[in-house]
Amino acid sequence: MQADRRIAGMRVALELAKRGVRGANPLVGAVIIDSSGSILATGYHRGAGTPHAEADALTRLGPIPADAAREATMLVTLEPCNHVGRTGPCAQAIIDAGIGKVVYAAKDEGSEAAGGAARLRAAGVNVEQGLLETDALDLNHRWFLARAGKRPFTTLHLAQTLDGRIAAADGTSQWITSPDSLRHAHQIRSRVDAIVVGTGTVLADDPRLNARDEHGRPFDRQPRRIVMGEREIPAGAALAADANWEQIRSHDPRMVLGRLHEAGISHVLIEGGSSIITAFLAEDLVDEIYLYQAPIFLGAGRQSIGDLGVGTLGDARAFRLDPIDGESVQILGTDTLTHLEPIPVRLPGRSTAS
Ligand SMILES: NC(=O)C1=CN([C@@H]2O[C@H](COP(=O)(O)OP(=O)(O)OC[C@H]3O[C@@H](n4cnc5c(N)ncnc54)[C@H](OP(=O)(O)O)[C@@H]3O)[C@@H](O)[C@H]2O)C=CC1
Ligand SMILES: Nc1c(N[C@@H]2O[C@H](COP(=O)(O)O)[C@@H](O)[C@H]2O)[nH]c(=O)[nH]c1=O
Repeated sequence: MQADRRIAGMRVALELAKRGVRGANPLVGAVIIDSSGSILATGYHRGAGTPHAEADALTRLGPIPADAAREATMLVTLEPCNHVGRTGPCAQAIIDAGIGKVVYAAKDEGSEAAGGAARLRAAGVNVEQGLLETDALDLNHRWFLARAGKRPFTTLHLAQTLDGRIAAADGTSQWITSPDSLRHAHQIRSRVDAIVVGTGTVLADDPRLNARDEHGRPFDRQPRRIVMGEREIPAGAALAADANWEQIRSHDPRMVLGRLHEAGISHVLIEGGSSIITAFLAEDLVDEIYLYQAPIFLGAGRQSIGDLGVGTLGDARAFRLDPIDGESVQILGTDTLTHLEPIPVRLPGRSTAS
């Protein structure tokens, strides 16, 4: 088969991967082609707890004759997994389907899911790695970085005015953003494993920090509520309504993320306030941002971001539009939502992801 047919197939897999959402799991796409390079089936991973891309593509392929399966190639953007998590091992599913060849773009090193390629080879499947690897690393560059750092993937929520303020001079901040923005913010809350806020926000707002629908009803899946800081939280605080919360008496974002990782938390939402957001940004511990911008000025009040130690323009914390999870820029009621991710950096021990 011509190499350009495989490259074209892998490009389709990369595009499919972008239909998913990142967080606990990376974005992954898969395409099954026949010996002439025609696409037989496609799949992608839709987010934590849903089938992996390979399993999705195999389901769509359905049963095919054994010789056709042997002639087929699975093109997948990440090494097929080798473990039973919330779904079964993809390497075994590919073996069971009788697929003759697997080409994957990026290795899945250093995770409990690694070893899929070895398992496939041991079962006689022809395996190749590296096709469009740079694109595949770029797609999940922050997810790989988070995993290498043994910490959860982090999403920053920032709901601010046009002049970058998250509360007025008198401390009022509910609500800066529109009901549509709040609805979106609650969807994100329902996606994550934990929400982190500082003691300042708890003492100022007494937030509930649960994930609710537009009628105020809690979703089935609720994040754990984490408060960072030393000050005592009042016994009657709204977020302490049930046991699914914890105070971590630390000012060190890396230590807090390490603790959460050890507790099995894979995706964290940083909600605020200003001091907490600044601390995570200063340490390059923000993997994506949902920036909700309301069309109002306050002229005074709490700035969303404090001192990041940036003295000159060249040292600015640089982000780019994130094409994942819908349009990078959306209108939500009267607000603008911008989805951003950090500019990629070279990953230690890997090919460049930029
Ligand atoms: N518009 C929006 O989306 C949001 C707005 N807000 C608003 O933000 C305001 C609160 O912001 P802010 O006062 O900064 O409060 P924060 O919620 O950021 O909490 C700050 C406190 O957290 C503790 N802390 C833990 N780690 C650190 C660290 N690395 N650096 C500094 N402090 C740390 C300290 O408390 P300790 O002394 O206890 O250790 C500190 O006083 C409120 O007005 C609230 O309404 C808040 C969230 C979202
Ligand atoms: N003010 C503000 C936000 N503030 C965040 O919402 C928290 C209140 O959560 P809850 O009590 O669960 O409704 C508050 O403490 C802060 O973390 N969020 C936004 O999307 N838009 C806004 O304008």
